[in-house]
Amino acid sequence: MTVSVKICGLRDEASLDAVVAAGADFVGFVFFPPSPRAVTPDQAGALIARLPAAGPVPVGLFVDASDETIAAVLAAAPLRLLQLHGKETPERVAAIRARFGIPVMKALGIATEEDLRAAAAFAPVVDRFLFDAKPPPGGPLPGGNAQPFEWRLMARQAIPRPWLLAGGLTPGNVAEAIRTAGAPGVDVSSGVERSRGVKDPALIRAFVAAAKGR
Ligand SMILES: O=C(O)c1ccccc1N[C@@H]1O[C@H](COP(=O)(O)O)[C@@H](O)[C@H]1O
Repeated sequence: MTVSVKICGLRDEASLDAVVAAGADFVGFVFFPPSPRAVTPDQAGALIARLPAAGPVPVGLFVDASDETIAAVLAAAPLRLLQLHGKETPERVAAIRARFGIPVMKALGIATEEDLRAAAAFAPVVDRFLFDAKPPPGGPLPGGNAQPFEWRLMARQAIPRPWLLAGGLTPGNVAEAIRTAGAPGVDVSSGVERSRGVKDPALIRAFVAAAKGR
C-alpha cells in the first residue's frame, strides 16, 4: 500500500520545490494568523503557481474561519482541499463544502478512543479525516505543536473515509507510526522544520522517503 504524504506549512520556494521533488501527495498552506507558518492569500497563490499539474494537491488550513475569509483566500489561491482544524461542527463543515464546492478534510484531536467516535457525525459531510494530537490546554495553536498521540488508538479502527495521521511525526518515527496506526496517510509540519516555522528541504526529503518506504 502506498502511503499518502502531506507536508504542511510551506512558506518558501525552496521548500516547496523539495516537496514536489520528493513526491509528496499534498502540500499545505496555513491561513491562521497566530501560526508561525501563516501565509497571505497572495503568497500562497504565488507558491501554488509553481506546482506542476501532476504535483501535490494544494491544501488550505483554516481554523474556525468565516465564509468571507475562505472566499478571500480562494480568490488568490486555487486550493483543491480545505483542511478545517478548529471546532467546526458537522453542520459548519457541510455548509463550507456546499458553498465552495471543494473537498473538505476535518481535523479531529485525539487523546482517547472516545474522541474517535466523533468521526461518525462528520463522515457524511467530509471527504477525508485528519487525526492529530489534542493541543496543550491554553496553547495558541490547535495543531502544529509537534505533539504525538497514542498511535495504537487508530489500529483496527474502521474509519469511514480516507485519513491522515498527524502530530509529532518526524523522519525518524514516521515509519513506526504508520505501522502502529495502520495509517493510509500522514501529515507533518514541525518535524520537517529547522526552527519553528522554517522548513528544511533535507528533512522534507527524508520524511517523504521514510513514509513511502524508499
Ligand atoms: O502548523 C500549524 O501552525 C497549525 C496551526 C493551526 C492548526 C494546525 C496546524 N498544523 C497542523 O497540525 C498538524 C500536526 O502538526 P505537527 O507535525 O505536529 O507540527 C498537522 O496536521 C498540521 O497540518
